[in-house]
Amino acid sequence: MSCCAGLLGIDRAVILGAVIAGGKSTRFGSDKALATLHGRTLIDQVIETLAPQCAEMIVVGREHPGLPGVPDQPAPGLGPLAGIAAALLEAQARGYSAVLTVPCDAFDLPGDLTGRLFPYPAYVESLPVVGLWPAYAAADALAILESEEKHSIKGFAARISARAVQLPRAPANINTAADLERVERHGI
Ligand SMILES: Nc1nc2c(ncn2[C@@H]2O[C@H](COP(=O)(O)OP(=O)(O)OP(=O)(O)O)[C@@H](O)[C@H]2O)c(=O)[nH]1
Repeated sequence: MSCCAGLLGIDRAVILGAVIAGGKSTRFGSDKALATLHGRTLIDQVIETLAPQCAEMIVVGREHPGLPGVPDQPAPGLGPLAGIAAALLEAQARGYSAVLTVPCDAFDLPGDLTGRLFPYPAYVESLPVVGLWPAYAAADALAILESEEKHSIKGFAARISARAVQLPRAPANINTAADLERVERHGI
C-alpha cells in the first residue's frame, strides 16, 4: 500500500478485481454474460470498466478468455456470495489486501468505483454484489455460506460492518431480455 493510502484513497496495486459471473440466467433465458449491448458482450464491458481500477483481474464462476477463472467457494450453486468468497480467498493466495467485486451483468458502472467505495469495506446499496472488500473477510463469507440458509450479501456486509454507498447514478443490472432491450434503446 502506498504511504498516503489512508489520506488519499487506495492504491490500485493492492486491489484484485473480480467479475462475479456464475449463476443460471433463468430470467434472461440464455447466458446473459455473453449477450451483447451496443456491440460488446456484457461481461467484456464490465471487464473494461474494472481493468483500470485494479492490479489484476479474475473471473469467478466461469471460464473467460484471457483471464484466470476461479470456481465458487465452498461450492458452486450457492449464489453470488460464493463468488465473493472465492474472490477473497484468491486475493489472500495472491497477496492482495482488497477485492473489488462487480457482477458480469451490470452496465453503467462508474470509472471511479474504487474511490467511491473508499474507505472500505463498502458496497453499492442498490447492487450489493458491487463492493470493495478486505481479503481477510473470506472467513466471514464462508461462515454465512456454511451455516445460514440465506446467503445474503447484505448480511455479509453487515457482519463485517461495511458501509452502504449510494452512487450519484445507481448502476443497474440486466436480468431479463426486456431489460437489455430497454437499455439498448434508451440507455437506462
Ligand atoms: N460466481 C457466481 N456468480 C453468480 C452466482 N449466481 C449469480 N451470480 C452472478 O451474480 C450476478 C447476479 O446474478 P442474478 O441475476 O441474481 O442470478 P442469475 O443466476 O445470474 O440469474 P437468474 O437465474 O435469472 O436469477 C450475475 O453477475 C451472475 O453472473 C453464483 O452462484 N456464482
